[in-house]
Amino acid sequence: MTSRVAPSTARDAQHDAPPASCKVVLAQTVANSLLSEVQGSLKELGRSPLLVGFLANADPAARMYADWTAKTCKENGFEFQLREVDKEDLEEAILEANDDDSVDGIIVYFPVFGGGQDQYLQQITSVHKDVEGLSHKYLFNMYQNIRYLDPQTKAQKCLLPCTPLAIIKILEYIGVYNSILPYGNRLFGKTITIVNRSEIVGRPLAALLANDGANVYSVDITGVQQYTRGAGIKMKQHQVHDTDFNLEDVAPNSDVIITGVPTKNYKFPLKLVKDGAICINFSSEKNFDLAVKERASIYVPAIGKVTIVVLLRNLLVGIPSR
Ligand SMILES: NC(=O)C1=CN([C@@H]2O[C@H](COP(=O)(O)OP(=O)(O)OC[C@H]3O[C@@H](n4cnc5c(N)ncnc54)[C@H](O)[C@@H]3O)[C@@H](O)[C@H]2O)C=CC1
Ligand SMILES: Nc1nc(=O)c2c([nH]1)NC[C@@H]1CN(c3ccc(C(=O)N[C@@H](CCC(=O)O)C(=O)O)cc3)C=[N+]21
Repeated sequence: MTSRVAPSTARDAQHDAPPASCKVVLAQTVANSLLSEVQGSLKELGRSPLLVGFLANADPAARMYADWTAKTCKENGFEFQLREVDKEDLEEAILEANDDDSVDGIIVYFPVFGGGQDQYLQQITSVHKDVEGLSHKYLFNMYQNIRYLDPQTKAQKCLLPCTPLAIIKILEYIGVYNSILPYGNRLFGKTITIVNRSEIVGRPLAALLANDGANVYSVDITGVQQYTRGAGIKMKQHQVHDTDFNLEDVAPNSDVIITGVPTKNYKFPLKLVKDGAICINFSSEKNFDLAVKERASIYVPAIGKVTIVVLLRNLLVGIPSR
């Protein structure tokens, strides 16, 4: 039997080829489809907006992210300035950029001090220059499902937090959002587990997906919460409940599993991945072993490139208010 198979095919089957049916979707593919939209808006604007990034830590993931931001800006007609400052000088530097009319957008790479002090720093960036969508006003409006900064005039759209929005764009791209359902209900029927409940990604993401109709299990080191609009998604916005569930209870029932654990050794237990589930990792660490391809229908190993394009999109969307 084997003698009939061409040598290269036999080798592929043994070593290289993933088990046939898992589709790996790379962030770049999704990023490219969003970039064409961004290019259109940039053309309309008719100038090259300036994004300023503040780096005040030695975190390699932050440095890498800053480098990618620089590269993506350069390739797409945006100006980017990386300002490396001491932690102690960061507050003054942000305030100065807030007042500088030549600066269109500001991003501060975290963590800086960690904890509450970082949340303070996050909030001193002017809401009009916040491109990450993490200003309190934007977060409040997101959790409350308010879409405009001024709901009367509807002149200025609220931004959504970058990384959660990047994940939504990926879910749209791979067809988890069902476009036959009305806007706002397109995740009805989907069960999604998110392993991470940070204030910048996991918690806002759980809220957004539940607002769109999903049944969401939000997992962190303290336990599992459920975010849902209830049976028949009759509620207008999501509610949150603490549960007694463990990861073992919720993951095997999930159509989508999203991981963001910032630990090198952490691997999501593959036996908890439902056959044909969709697996997405946003951590800078590889939270899924490659063998995930033996169970998942779609695997997205990283999302950073999409996040950066969403950042540029947020920069453009925010310009009318400046
Ligand atoms: N691709 C992108 O665009 C972005 C990627 N990241 C990356 O995502 C990762 C997470 O970042 P943050 O949310 O800021 O981190 P964080 O440290 O603020 O939050 C980590 C979360 O994971 C949970 N967690 C940790 N270990 C766990 C375990 N064993 N089981 C269950 N839950 C566990 C924690 O309880 C917490 O909710 C990092 O690797 C970061 O570099 C962050 C922002 C954007
Ligand atoms: N204010 C702020 N916002 C951030 O969003 C932020 C930050 N600070 N500090 C640092 C972390 C880190 N971060 C990552 C970006 C991309 C990947 C990533 O996965 N990038 C590649 C993977 C590269 C590889 O192959 O290893 C990709 O998606 O293609 C990971 C991590 C954003 N961060």
